[in-house]
Amino acid sequence: MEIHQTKLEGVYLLEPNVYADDRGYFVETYNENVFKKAGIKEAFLQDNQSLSKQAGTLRGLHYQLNPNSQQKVVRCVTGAIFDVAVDIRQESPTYKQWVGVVLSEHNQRQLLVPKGFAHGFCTLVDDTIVAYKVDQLYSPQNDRGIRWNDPELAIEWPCSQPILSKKDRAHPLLHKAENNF
Ligand SMILES: Cc1cn([C@H]2C[C@H](O)[C@@H](COP(=O)(O)OP(=O)(O)O[C@H]3O[C@@H](C)C(=O)[C@@H](O)[C@H]3O)O2)c(=O)[nH]c1=O
Repeated sequence: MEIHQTKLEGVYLLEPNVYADDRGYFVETYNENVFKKAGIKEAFLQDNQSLSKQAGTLRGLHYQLNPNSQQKVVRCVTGAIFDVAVDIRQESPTYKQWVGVVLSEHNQRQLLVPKGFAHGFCTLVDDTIVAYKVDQLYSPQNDRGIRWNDPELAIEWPCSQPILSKKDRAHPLLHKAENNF
């Protein structure tokens, strides 16, 4: 697995070795030693998976407050997503900047989203399954969101009228969001 720094410090693009043969493929999706060598030392406590039936489904932008702030490693099992990490730490030199990458069943790439970043994705094909590891447990009382199309962030989503949950339609803009993480 190769681990590349993106333009935002702490956000990594992971490129696993994919061993393809006549049967299909084999890939290590997580290896503790490789992560530790890259400086990612936190233990992952929870694995999540979601299915989005329609292309153009957008989930985000999500984060959790302390003490449940989460680092996430996101990958696409089936289908494809445009995956986004946004720096929402007010004291950061890259505050409000975002990184967007395509993660797909074909490229097997993963995105590491550190604490202090909001995360979201838009599905690019029908029946997309996303799986991700998190290093803190889900905490409904600390679960927060930011509006996906906040003009201050100007994220270039590949979908203009996405399918959203009721919750995701109601998130505040960044300047009104809580930022204890
Ligand atoms: C995130 C989460 C949700 N749930 C429950 C709460 C709710 O009833 C149901 C659906 O939750 P949501 O609508 O928040 O699911 P979803 O919109 O898929 O939320 C996810 O979006 C992506 C972008 C992330 O980054 C994730 O961390 C997570 O926030 O699942 C858990 O039980 N555990 C969890 O860890």
